[in-house]
Amino acid sequence: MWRSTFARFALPALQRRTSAMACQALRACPRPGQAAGPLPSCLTSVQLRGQQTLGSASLPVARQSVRHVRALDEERLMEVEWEDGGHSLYPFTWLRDNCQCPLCTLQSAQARKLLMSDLDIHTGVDVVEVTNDNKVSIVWPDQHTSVFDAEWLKKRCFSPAARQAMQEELFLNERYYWDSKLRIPTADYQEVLHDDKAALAWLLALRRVGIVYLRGAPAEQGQVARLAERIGYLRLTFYGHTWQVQDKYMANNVAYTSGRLSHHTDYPALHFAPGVQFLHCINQAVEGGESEVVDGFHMAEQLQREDPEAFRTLTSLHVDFTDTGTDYCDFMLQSKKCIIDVDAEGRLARINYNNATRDSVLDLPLHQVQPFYRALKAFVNIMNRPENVVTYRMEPGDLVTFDNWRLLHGRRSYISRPDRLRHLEGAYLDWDEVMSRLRILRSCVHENV
Ligand SMILES: C[N+](C)(C)CCCC(=O)O
Ligand SMILES: O=C(O)CCC(=O)C(=O)O
Ligand SMILES: [Fe+2]
Ligand SMILES: [Zn+2]
Repeated sequence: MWRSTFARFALPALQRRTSAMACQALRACPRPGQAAGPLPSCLTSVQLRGQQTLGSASLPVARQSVRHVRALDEERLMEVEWEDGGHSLYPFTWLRDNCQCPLCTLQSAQARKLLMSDLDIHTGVDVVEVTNDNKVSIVWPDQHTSVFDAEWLKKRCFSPAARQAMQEELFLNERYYWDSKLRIPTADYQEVLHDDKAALAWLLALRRVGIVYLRGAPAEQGQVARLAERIGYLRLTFYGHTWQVQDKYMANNVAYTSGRLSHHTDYPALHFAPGVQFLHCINQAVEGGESEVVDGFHMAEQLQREDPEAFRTLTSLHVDFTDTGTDYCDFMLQSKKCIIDVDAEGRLARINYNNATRDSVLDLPLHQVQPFYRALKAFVNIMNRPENVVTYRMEPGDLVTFDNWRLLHGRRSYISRPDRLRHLEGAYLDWDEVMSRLRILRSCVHENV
């Protein structure tokens, strides 16, 4: 539905209608102070309906007025003094580079027209002043003039605190870690499809908690695709646009059997594994088939604390993954991944682990083989502790959405009957598209403050 031309154009208006309410709801829960903390009580019972209280939708900054500006010519910095007494510094080069005038910016695309070859990275300034409408105006030595909005400048302040706040607003990297006591955030499928407030709360919880359960979907194929269109588009893989999890003859994947699946992330055989996974239950088995999830980042943090050597091993050794077969088309994949990926700042970024597709090719020197197995075993043992595992049983019409870069999921073996064959439909998305929709939904909330 969101793909139709009409719906695309209608979207902003539609979002505006619900946004004031959403904003109120988002205010109800204080912003958490740390990445890895216990779930605040307002999050454990995320009923995205009614008086949902999800935290931190990055509230608009208080309006800021400029008291004074001056050029520090020696340092080639412009100093802004704010009404509240605070100060911000902006390099001349950065200011010239980011001139917002129509010559320097293609306003219809909000993109820079100014070429690097035309940027003088040693520029001085002629005049800096505060305008009557509280903007900052700069006249450059060639008499080109730039005018900067106060709030625009404030958000781009280079102080560590301002930079951190801006990055959190853009990427929402704060996470709530959880264990078996998690009550999985739950929302209504139809509300998420039709109500922007519900959609925003869904995506915020998906980002922070890593898993959101949706109830009330029709128990028929096509729902994961519909939900993906709510965001933008889904991620095609060799298993198809969407894929059917069923016990299949000559299965091309262990997921397509009735066997037990140990905790895994999907598709480590792809170097860029899908960020988000949807699974929709169309039919459940007569016996077994329960789902299990663990918070992979929380597990990795526990491993780092309890067994730093194993953590070092899993964050440094590259393991081969492989996947060969035919589905959407024929495939012969190979990848090399650390089972635990950390980013440049040492923060947990991704878990890559599916024991079924871990290759028999193990590109390690002999003496590292046994330490590798020891480290992996330590990680798996932590994941299997009952206090870390959340178990649930999907019923027809239930749809689970989760962070495939963070959670590991599993399934208990099951027994189907010919008249009641277990059937889930799945789809993948990537975080870029999900975060894009999240930011749009949130910005519409702000427009209506
Ligand atoms: C087959 N499918 C798409 C359900 C799961 C693939 C996950 C994997 O093999 O890593
Ligand atoms: O059958 C299930 O419950 C989960 C299947 C699964 O993990 C998968 O398809 O990747
Ligand atoms: Fe899976
Ligand atoms: Zn300009």
